Amino acid sequence: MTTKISIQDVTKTFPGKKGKSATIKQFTAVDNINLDIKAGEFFVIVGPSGCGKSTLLDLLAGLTTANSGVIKLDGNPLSGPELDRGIVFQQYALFPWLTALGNVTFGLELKGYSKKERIQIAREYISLVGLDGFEDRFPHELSGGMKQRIAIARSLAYNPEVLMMDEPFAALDAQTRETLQSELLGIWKKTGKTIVFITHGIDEAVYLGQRVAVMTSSPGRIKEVIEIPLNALDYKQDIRSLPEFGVYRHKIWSLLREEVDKAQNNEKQII
Ligand SMILES: Nc1ncnc2c1ncn2[C@@H]1O[C@H](COP(=O)(O)OP(=O)(O)OP(=O)(O)O)[C@@H](O)[C@H]1O
Repeated sequence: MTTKISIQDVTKTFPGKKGKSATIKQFTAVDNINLDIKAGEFFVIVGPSGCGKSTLLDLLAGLTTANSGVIKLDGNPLSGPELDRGIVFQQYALFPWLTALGNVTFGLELKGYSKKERIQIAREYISLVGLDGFEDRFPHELSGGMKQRIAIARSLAYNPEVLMMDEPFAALDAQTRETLQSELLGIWKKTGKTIVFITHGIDEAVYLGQRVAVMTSSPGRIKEVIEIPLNALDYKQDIRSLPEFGVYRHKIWSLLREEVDKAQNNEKQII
């Protein structure tokens, strides 16, 4: 498989703040990250709260720039946000005044499609996320899971090279989350997109990822990348009940546990 995204020696710092009693020094959010994500791969990033997962995704999206290092997409250094990278956030970020169809067609204009083409593409992706017949509903008429499906359809409609997802199912109830996880695997298999998915959920990481990168507590570094062969199985199967699922789950849990403990100890020292 060819490399789709190459992250080389990437560090991101934020400027210090002046507090009441002291000046807080420059803060390193992610530190010397090196990762190669393959074309068509489902790549998951997990890490303790505040370790820099979203910062890393913002860097990939071009929403912020690294202080050092380089990120390449198909061999070309990133220069900012572009339609070659779609992003889905935890909050649905749909326009409340537009219908589901309007939300998905919005922006396709930038790609130079005619109105007829925009509607045709939007219908295709609304169907892909299983919402045929809901095209004319407004966001307030859709459930949380449906809104997130529309957000996924909107990102995919641009036909991005990479779909980036920042805890997209975190706000959903457990049942809807599991349904959407399995549907996302189906969509990934159908479209062959490269997906970079951020989560706090260990089960979600094991279920979805072909590889799972575990980050250290702040400053975020890549602690280990684990290959998970489970998502090659039929996604309609009950993968979570397989003994191997428990083995990978435990491995990631153990790696994360150490980092959460470290983060809590650091917090105690600051207090
Ligand atoms: N714009 C910013 N200015 C200053 N510090 C920031 C900024 N953005 C993020 N940070 C800090 O960088 C660190 C990493 O934040 P980030 O949101 O990337 O972590 P995270 O792993 O996604 O956290 P969570 O899992 O809680 O969402 C945090 O300590 C955060 O406070």
